[in-house]
Amino acid sequence: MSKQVINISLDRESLEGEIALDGSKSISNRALIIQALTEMPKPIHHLSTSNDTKALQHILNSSGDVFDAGAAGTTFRFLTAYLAASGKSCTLTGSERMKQRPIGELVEALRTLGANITYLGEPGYPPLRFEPATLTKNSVLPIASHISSQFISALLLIAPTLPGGLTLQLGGEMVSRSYIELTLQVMQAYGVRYEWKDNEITVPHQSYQGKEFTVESDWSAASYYYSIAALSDSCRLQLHGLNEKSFQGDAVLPELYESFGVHTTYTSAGITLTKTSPLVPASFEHNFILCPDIAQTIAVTCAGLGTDGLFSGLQTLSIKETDRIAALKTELAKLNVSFTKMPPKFSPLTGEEFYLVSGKAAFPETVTFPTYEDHRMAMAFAPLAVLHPVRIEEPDVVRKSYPDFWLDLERLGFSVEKG
Ligand SMILES: O=C(O)C1=C[C@@H](OP(=O)(O)O)[C@@H](O)[C@H](O)C1
Ligand SMILES: C=C(OP(=O)(O)O)C(=O)O
Repeated sequence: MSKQVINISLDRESLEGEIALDGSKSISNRALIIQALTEMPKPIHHLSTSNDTKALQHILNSSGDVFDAGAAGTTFRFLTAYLAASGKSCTLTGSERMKQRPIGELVEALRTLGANITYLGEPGYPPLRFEPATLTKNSVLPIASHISSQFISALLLIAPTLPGGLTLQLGGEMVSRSYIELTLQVMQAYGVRYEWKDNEITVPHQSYQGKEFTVESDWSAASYYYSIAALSDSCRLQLHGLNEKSFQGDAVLPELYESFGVHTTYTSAGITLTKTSPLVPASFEHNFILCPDIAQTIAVTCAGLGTDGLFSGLQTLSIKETDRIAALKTELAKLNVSFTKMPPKFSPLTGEEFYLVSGKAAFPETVTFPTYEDHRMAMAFAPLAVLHPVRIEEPDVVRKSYPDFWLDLERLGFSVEKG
């Protein structure tokens, strides 16, 4: 079957417009699990329309015994804990890529609590089979925190429902801590108490309170507009539904893009991004350990502008929807931009692994970016259309987190055509 491709271009100098962003997929998925664990569930407003959230909603509402989470990591990981605690007999599977994404630490932790889970394929990886069991064996649980924070979030979400509550002892160098904090904030919004001291998080046994809940817009989705703004000479973009006090780790974007000349103001409706004149910083440096999902966006911004980008904290990128390190390296090379792991002696901070984005995008007349079944590859490379027309393969991949992405680009004046 031939690949779907779209051509994206822009024929104006200055960009202006308004985007009503979808609800955060991370917050939506937390709220849905909590809603399913609540005795008197109440509505969730501004729920994400992403495939990942729809998959979770569908599985939570279905009565079958084989569930497919597709490519959705949070959906798969959160359901692993939820189903283990549900006492059901069922199978949870996912996409071919999901079968390569680790789940072993979470399964081991749930087994320690008493869960009956078996691997149907390779040990440590999906698919999983669940048999009825009660999770009453332990209430203190060591869990590795250096692979995915989603394991910890999954356990925290079911923690209040366990008879003895749960104390998690986090081991190893923690990744994506902001997402653990996000989980606890959403739990707190549903009336749950917790304590986080040093490396121990304790959640006593208690009930989630049925409450109406409104999901904040998705800061990760906002990143693509920051990149568009940074790549344009001047622009004014309004993004709805984002708050100054956000618990999403990607809400660090205003600070990061200030150095690219993109200024953020907060309004009652959300945020306004303005850029008034061209600016190319010589270099940009950031550790992405708290905000891994915006690393691709900013790598492409740096490439488009010719800013040297020094990126650390990327250790989780290779186990996401694709190996994002390899995909970035291959696709940036088409623009004559290198994305290189630096030798340790280069690292200004001891022991940190750095990648360097180096070079200014040189566009061949036609350039096509494959998307590696990764929504963020499609959305991170699309903003380059501010500089030069680009072709994106398999554009529907954006449905994973942001189904209206191409429509929203058209709303801003981009031409998005099948080609
Ligand atoms: O809990 C969440 O909602 C997420 C946690 C992060 O994953 P890791 O903890 O695996 O880095 C992030 O990359 C993912 O997109 C969403
Ligand atoms: C990594 C991501 O999602 P997940 O792990 O939930 O598949 C993402 O949305 O970038």
